[in-house]
Amino acid sequence: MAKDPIRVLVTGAAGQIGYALVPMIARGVMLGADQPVILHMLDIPPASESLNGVKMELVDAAFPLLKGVVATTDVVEACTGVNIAVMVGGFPRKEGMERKDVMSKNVSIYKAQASALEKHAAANCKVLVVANPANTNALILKEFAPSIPEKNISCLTRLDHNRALGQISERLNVQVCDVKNVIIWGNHSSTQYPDVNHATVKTPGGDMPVRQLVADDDWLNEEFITTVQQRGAAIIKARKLSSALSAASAACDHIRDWVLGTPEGTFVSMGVYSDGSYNVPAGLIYSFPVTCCDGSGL
Ligand SMILES: NC(=O)C1=CN([C@@H]2O[C@H](COP(=O)(O)OP(=O)(O)OC[C@H]3O[C@@H](n4cnc5c(N)ncnc54)[C@H](O)[C@@H]3O)[C@@H](O)[C@H]2O)C=CC1
Ligand SMILES: O=C([O-])CC(=O)C(=O)O
Repeated sequence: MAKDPIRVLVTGAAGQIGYALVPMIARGVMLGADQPVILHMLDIPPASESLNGVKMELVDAAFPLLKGVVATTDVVEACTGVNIAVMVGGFPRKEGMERKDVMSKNVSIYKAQASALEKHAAANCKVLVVANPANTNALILKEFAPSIPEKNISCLTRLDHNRALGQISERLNVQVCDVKNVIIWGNHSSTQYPDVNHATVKTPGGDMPVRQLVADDDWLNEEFITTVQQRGAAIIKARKLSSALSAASAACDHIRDWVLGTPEGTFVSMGVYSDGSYNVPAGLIYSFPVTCCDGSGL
C-alpha cells in the first residue's frame, strides 16, 4: 500500500541551499524512494517571486514522489501540519566573517519561527536547524518552543562530518563509503573538534583504524583538523558564496539517518541537546556521535 505523504518544511527555500535541497527531497534522497512528500517552502516577501519560480520548477520536474507544494511567505501557513522542519532561512556570512557574526540577524528569526512551529506543526515534528550560527539558533528555537520535546530539535554538523570523511578518503585514496565513524564534537564553528580516534576504513581484511592507516599523527592532529574546521571559509573564498550543494546533501543525510536509522555499526554527528553525556554541560546544543534507531514516529 502506498505510504501517506510526509510534509517537509524548508525555510529560506528561495536561497541557494533551498534551491539545491528541495529537488533532493522531492526525489526521495531524504526520506526514501518510496516515501511521498508534500513540500512546504517559506521565504520572506522580497523573495516571493523567486520562491514562486522554484515552485514552478518543481512542477516542471514532474517528481513522482512530490504530492504537493506550498510556497508561502506566511509562517503559519508554512508550519501547519509539517512533520519535518529544515530551517535554512537566514543570512549567510561573507568572506572574512565568522559564523557568529550573523548571530544578531539570524537569532531573531528563530525566536519568531519557534512559536509558529510549536503551535502549528504536527505533533512529534522533527526540526533541523541549518542557518548559522546553527547551534545557537537551535537553542533559541528550543527556548521559544518549550512544548517541542528537546530530543526533536537538532542542528546540522553532518556537513563537517562528511567533510572529515572526505578528507580521510582523499588522503588514503579509498572510497568515501568505506570510511566511517569520524566524530564532530561541539559547535558548527571554527572551534569544533573533528575526531578520528574511533574512525575506521573497510579493507578486504576487515575494518582498520584510520590512525593506523594514515600513520601520520602530525597530519591528523593538525592539518586535518584545521582543514575541516576551516572548510566553510575555504568554500566561501573559492565560490564567493557559502557551501550549498554539500549543505543540502548533508541535511538529507541528517534527516534520513534520524528517521530511518543509522546503519548497523555506524555513528554519525548531529548537534543535539546535551543531557550531560561525555561531561558536556546539560542544556547546550552540542555535536555528538549519535546512533538512531527507527526514529520515524512521524
Ligand atoms: N550548518 C551548516 O552546515 C551550514 C549552514 N549554512 C547557513 O545556512 C543559511 C542559508 O544559507 P544560503 O542558503 O546559502 O543563504 P541564502 O542567502 O542563499 O538563502 C537564505 C534564504 O533565507 C531567506 N530568509 C531570510 N530571512 C528569512 C526568514 N525570516 N524566514 C524565511 N526565510 C528567510 C532569504 O530570503 C534567502 O532566500 C546561512 O545562515 C548559512 O550560513 C550554510 C552552509 C552550511
Ligand atoms: O561557512 C559558512 O559560513 C557556511 C557553513 O556553515 C559551512 O559551509 O559550513
